[in-house]
Amino acid sequence: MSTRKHTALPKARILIEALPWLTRHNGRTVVIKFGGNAMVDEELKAAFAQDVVFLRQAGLRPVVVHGGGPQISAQLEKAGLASEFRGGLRVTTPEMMDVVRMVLAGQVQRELVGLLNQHGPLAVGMTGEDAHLFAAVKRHADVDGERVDIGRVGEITAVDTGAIEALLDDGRIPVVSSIARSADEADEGSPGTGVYNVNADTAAAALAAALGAETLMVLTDVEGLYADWPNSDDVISRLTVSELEKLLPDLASGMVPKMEGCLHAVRNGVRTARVIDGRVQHSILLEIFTDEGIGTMVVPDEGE
Ligand SMILES: Nc1ncnc2c1ncn2[C@@H]1O[C@H](COP(=O)(O)OP(=O)(O)O)[C@@H](O)[C@H]1O
Ligand SMILES: CC(=O)N[C@@H](CCC(=O)OP(=O)(O)O)C(=O)O
Repeated sequence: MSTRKHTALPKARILIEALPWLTRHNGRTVVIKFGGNAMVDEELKAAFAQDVVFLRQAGLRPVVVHGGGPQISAQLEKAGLASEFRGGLRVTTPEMMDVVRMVLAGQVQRELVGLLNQHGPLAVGMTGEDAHLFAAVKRHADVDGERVDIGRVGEITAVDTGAIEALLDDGRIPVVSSIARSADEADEGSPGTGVYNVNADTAAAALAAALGAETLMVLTDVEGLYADWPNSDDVISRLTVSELEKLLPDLASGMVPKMEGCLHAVRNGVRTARVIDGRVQHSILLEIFTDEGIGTMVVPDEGE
């Protein structure tokens, strides 16, 4: 004989709460940026993979763009190369670019693809070099109003979504590393210099805009955008693009590419951009399928 406590009703309520969200999001594209800081915990990584597969099985079209900043820094250190960031971007020499590419495409992307594919033949990895996904030109850092040369760091100038759309139409989950092929004429025919290191938040935002995604979701290691960081932990739950534009000049470096990316995405047709806590297990499902959501949501201005 076995007995059971009456826990069925709360479970059913959770499923019922998800129903309108399942209907609303059906067939919609969601771009999810998974940051390197959220990837240090094995359980979190496994829960992340479950959530993404859940979205796919629930009828959404998830696309993963991943970072790997801490993993790149660790590998550079092993190679005796010190990491330096200017304006939140890694100063990337051609020698370092090889390491960046090896870590993102050869390690981090492979691991995520492996985790997702534990649930079936779903994930396909690619970098922005594949099928001309991302083209970029050299980007300079802005440090106190000064233009600083930071080496092989790129700014995306064109996105060709053809391969991603084909994978999504085939029911696959694209997993994209934030590397771009160079569109600079000076790089034509010079092997080894034809790629750029792109900040992963920026790459995810550019891809979400080009795909006309419904949602850009940026996972990070804080609850969302704090109103008065680091003095208080009040999270801004919702703000319009105009409100965000006013806040941007006062933001500290880690949040700048994320919030600039959210702004770019929503200004370019993405319906909502959200920054959520990647340290919370199943944060993606909580954000998408529950009424309250978690984290910070950026929405278009009223009437748009
Ligand atoms: N207003 C803010 N709200 C939240 N976090 C902030 C804010 N300003 C700066 N930060 C910092 O930004 C960090 C997130 O950026 P980053 O470390 O680059 O994350 P990731 O590795 O996920 O891309 C937070 O851990 C926090 O230290
Ligand atoms: C130009 C630049 O800074 N590129 C980043 C790319 C990886 C990244 O953005 O990773 P996270 O999302 O984990 O920070 C870097 O080299 O660290």
